[in-house]
Amino acid sequence: MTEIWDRETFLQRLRDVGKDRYHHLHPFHIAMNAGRLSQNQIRGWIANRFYYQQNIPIKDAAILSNCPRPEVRRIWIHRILDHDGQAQGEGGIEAWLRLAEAAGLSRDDVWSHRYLLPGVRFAVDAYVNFCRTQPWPIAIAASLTELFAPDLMRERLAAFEKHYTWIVPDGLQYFRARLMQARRDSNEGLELTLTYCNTRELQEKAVEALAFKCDLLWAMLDAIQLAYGGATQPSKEETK
Ligand SMILES: O=C(O)c1cc(C(=O)O)c2c(n1)C(=O)C(=O)c1cc(C(=O)O)[nH]c1-2
Repeated sequence: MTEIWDRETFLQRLRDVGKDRYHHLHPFHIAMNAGRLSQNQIRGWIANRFYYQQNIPIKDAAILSNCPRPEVRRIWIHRILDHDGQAQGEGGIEAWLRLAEAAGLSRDDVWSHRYLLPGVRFAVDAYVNFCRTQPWPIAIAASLTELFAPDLMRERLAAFEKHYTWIVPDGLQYFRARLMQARRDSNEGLELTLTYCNTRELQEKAVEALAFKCDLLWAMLDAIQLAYGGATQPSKEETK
């Protein structure tokens, strides 16, 4: 039988996945953070990413529905209300809608999926489907891209404040709130993964789940870039 990885080795295997596979390296994000995207390209990204935001609580509900352990569900359940809010006008989905409005889109532009690209739809649906059908510790491991998210979000927030000043600053609240939430969520997700992926087979599946998740985030940006462009050559300044 193949030996189980110790905690440190398992953690390192998970972290290694993000190094060259997380979407912080995607040319569309690099162009975004360098301030090279047009208003139309930023709007296309916001409208498409809404579909991801919309489906996050649905996949979290799928994880809960597959998990027989109250002590795990108790930890996981806040994620649904983080996105849906405790009341009308609160939560992450609402904050994303405000970002859309701050960037000149209407709520209906976003809710109607008018700009939703087939590739983005398929990638997001694949994530929900994965979380519905995989064992819950593996679906939890797929959320660990959030380990890598805070650095990217911090960079994105600074880039938006500096380069995309046409976006009303209040609209950036989603990213501010998410910085804290992503850190807490990834700590919780990591602890659950390290605890419940407790055979070598489950550990390897967890690493594969994280790679799958990186690929689907990457595929979303491929689709967005194909439709909107945005992979212009980096300036001399950036390649220095
Ligand atoms: O903007 C980003 O780059 C980014 C990345 C990720 C991620 O890495 O999965 C999430 C988010 N944002 C995010 O806002 C979010 O709510 C979220 C939930 C999850 C998840 O898998 O449960 N990932 C992410």
